Amino acid sequence: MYGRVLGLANLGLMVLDSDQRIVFWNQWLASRSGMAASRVQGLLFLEAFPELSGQRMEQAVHTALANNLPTVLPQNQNRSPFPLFAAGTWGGERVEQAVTLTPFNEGKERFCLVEVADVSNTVGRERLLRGQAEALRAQSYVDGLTGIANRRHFDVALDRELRRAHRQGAPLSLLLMDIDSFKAYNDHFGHQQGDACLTLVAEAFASRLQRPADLAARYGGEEFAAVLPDTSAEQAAQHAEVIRAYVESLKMAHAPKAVHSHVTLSIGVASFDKERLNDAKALLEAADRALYTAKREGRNCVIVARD
Ligand SMILES: Nc1nc2c(ncn2[C@@H]2O[C@H](COP(=O)(O)OP(=O)(O)OP(=O)(O)O)[C@@H](O)[C@H]2O)c(=O)[nH]1
Repeated sequence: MYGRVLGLANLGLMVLDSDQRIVFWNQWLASRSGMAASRVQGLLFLEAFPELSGQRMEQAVHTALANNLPTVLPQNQNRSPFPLFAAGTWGGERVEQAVTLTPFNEGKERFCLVEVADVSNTVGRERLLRGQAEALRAQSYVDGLTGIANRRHFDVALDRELRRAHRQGAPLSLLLMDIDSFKAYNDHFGHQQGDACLTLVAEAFASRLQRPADLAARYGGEEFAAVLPDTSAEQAAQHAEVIRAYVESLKMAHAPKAVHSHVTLSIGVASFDKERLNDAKALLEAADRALYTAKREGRNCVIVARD
């Protein structure tokens, strides 16, 4: 009866004796390896599986038998250690395997039970889910850390508003802002608190933009950006000043090595003009140059790009 049950088990079962000879091999293993029990019984483990010589599996078998230590082999190191294939095929891809080794004593002799489970379905599902999650993230318009719009969303909004500005001749401005001395912040408080600081600044700056068409985005790293439709350079400079002053007023402690004792922003402003700053690249470059000037002039200030 036990023999029948072991033959019906939906799991590979192999028993090795203390010399590492195969003394039991169930039907599940036979049908997935193409090797009947009569062919492998009596063989040394490494005679049956020479490719496992020097591998983690060989070491685990040795440890189980010599030290009586059970082992669960981590899936990430060797997903398919045994040449096992979908039942009856004996070709194509090996099945993904989870392997457990359990030593046991029978009389004076030590044995090791090797259990092999086919986890191909679980691994396949995991891969599918991971792929779907990655695809969703790539399609997403939200920055994972701060919760405001991401760069992709910003690019789409800027492109849409630029086309509108061309069509209607409406003003359009762009803000690029960067947290001052943020490297010093990370170095002093650690990356995790750096992330928390980025989130606070993002919330603070997004909360100052009130029109539904305004878009606050994380442009990358510690840089933020905003698209302000129907907004002239003068109005944009005022908005930028409100944002700058608001972040300063939060009085978030900065690192001792930072230029200012509290967390501050430098902001570059650029505005659409039909002749010169009439595409995304030119506008972004102008805002970036203005931001660079703001950094050079001592940080915690707003600079508007001029001709
Ligand atoms: N915590 C955290 N830090 C980031 C992230 N992205 C970028 N940074 C850090 O932001 C810092 C930016 O440093 P720099 O570009 O050298 O400039 P800075 O120290 O801010 O100096 P200035 O811009 O000249 O005032 C780097 O240390 C980056 O590692 C992020 O997502 N989280």
